[in-house]
Amino acid sequence: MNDSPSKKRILIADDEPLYLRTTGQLLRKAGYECVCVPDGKEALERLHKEPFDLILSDLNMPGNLKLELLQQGRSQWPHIPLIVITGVPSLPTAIESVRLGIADYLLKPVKYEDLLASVSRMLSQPTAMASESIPIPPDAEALSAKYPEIIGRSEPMIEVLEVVDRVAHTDTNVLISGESGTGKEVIAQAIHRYGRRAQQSFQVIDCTSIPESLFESVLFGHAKGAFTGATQDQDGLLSHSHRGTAFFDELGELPMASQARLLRAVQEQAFTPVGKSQLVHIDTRFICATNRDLQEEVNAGRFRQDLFYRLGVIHMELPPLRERGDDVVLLAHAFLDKLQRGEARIKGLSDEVIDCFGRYRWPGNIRELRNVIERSVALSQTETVQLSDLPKPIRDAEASAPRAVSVLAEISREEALDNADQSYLTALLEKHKGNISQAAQQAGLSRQGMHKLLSRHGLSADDFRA
Ligand SMILES: Nc1ncnc2c1ncn2[C@@H]1O[C@H](COP(=O)(O)OP(=O)(O)OP(=O)(O)O)[C@@H](O)[C@H]1O
Repeated sequence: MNDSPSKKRILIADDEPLYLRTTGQLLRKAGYECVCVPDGKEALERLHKEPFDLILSDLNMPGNLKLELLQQGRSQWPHIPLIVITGVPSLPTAIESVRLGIADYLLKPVKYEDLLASVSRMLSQPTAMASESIPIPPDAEALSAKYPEIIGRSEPMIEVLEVVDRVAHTDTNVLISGESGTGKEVIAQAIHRYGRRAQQSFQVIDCTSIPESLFESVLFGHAKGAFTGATQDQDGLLSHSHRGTAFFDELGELPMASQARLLRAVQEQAFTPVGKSQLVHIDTRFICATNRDLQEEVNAGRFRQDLFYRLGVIHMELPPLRERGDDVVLLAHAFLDKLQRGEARIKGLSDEVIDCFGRYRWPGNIRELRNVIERSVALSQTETVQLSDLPKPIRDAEASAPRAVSVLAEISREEALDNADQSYLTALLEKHKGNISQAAQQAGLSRQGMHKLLSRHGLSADDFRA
């Protein structure tokens, strides 16, 4: 080991003595000079006195319980990258860390290879200029203007935009959950497009479309002759995401065996193609979407907790359309404009339609609204969309639910759940134009199960076919 002046200096702050000692030893062995301190206060004192190239900080330790080290560290020494290591991940601290421009966010227990990889990545990046310090969050108007493709001014959507704005310029992995059609892919694309990987690829990987037996080959690629039918070397989808973003759609559908393989690739930023022995290294940001409650899947033993934490460093929940207030009207107008391509024969929505849209529960969310507007553009004879231009289930919602909440309170739980199920199935069949296989797939049912459910509700797929 040499103590030459060019050695990079790392300040490590952690209140777990064993962790502090072993991390220091490991990084010294790797050729870094380390200063180890047990709390945030001492870390700040050392920062005032000595130069450092990197800070490695625990979250929950004395002197940082209100993120003092993170905040002061970033504002006073913005040129020193800061890696956060925590045993207790939480959304508010993760978001605050990202907002402060934290370089990386690792979860304990950290594998030493991961730590070394992260440290060497941070130290090889060009030093940030002091002027690149903490970004000032724009206000709601400015946010809407900055992300014009994400339509929505409701409070929950402004909160979503704030998170997008904070995470876009980082490399943090993001998990987006929400019901089907709430715009998870739209949000993922925005995070990519406004980040520093924007010029590189946004690789969509639909977890439902990859058979389990082909997962490795599709994701990591394969060598010629690796298995029957492998007639030539083939790159996998992850290779295409190098320097860019990999977007895993429907992550919750991934079988356990595939989850283990994905975890390795995410942790190590490397994988081995099937039939080859050489590791392929990637520099990829992972954004994932799911319409399942992944925490529940973890509790039920169907989803790996370590993968959930790895991919969900920032976990965003998209609100369903029925909780976005007047956004439904904003979106409807935007779709009217878009779908008429400048012709603008139809100028708006009648008051009855606006009322009805406000009461309907939109089980298919924005995708369903878009379909409804598309249908209205085709059918409407007047300058404003009328109730008669809307599909039956939506009109029925208007007739039967003048005040949904009070009506609900009058009926039994079974009846309420039954009604909700019926609306859902109706919307599903409407969306898939009566195609039972597609509707069953989306609902997570077998064809047979879907048939049974439809006959119990007196619905027939034929009524929805064009
Ligand atoms: N905030 C928004 N502003 C404008 N259009 C939106 C918005 N959110 C979603 N959309 C549109 O709604 C449709 C569905 O969006 P998207 O595919 O992103 O939803 P999703 O949640 O990923 O759906 P799924 O769970 O079925 O994959 C798309 O046509 C998309 O362009």
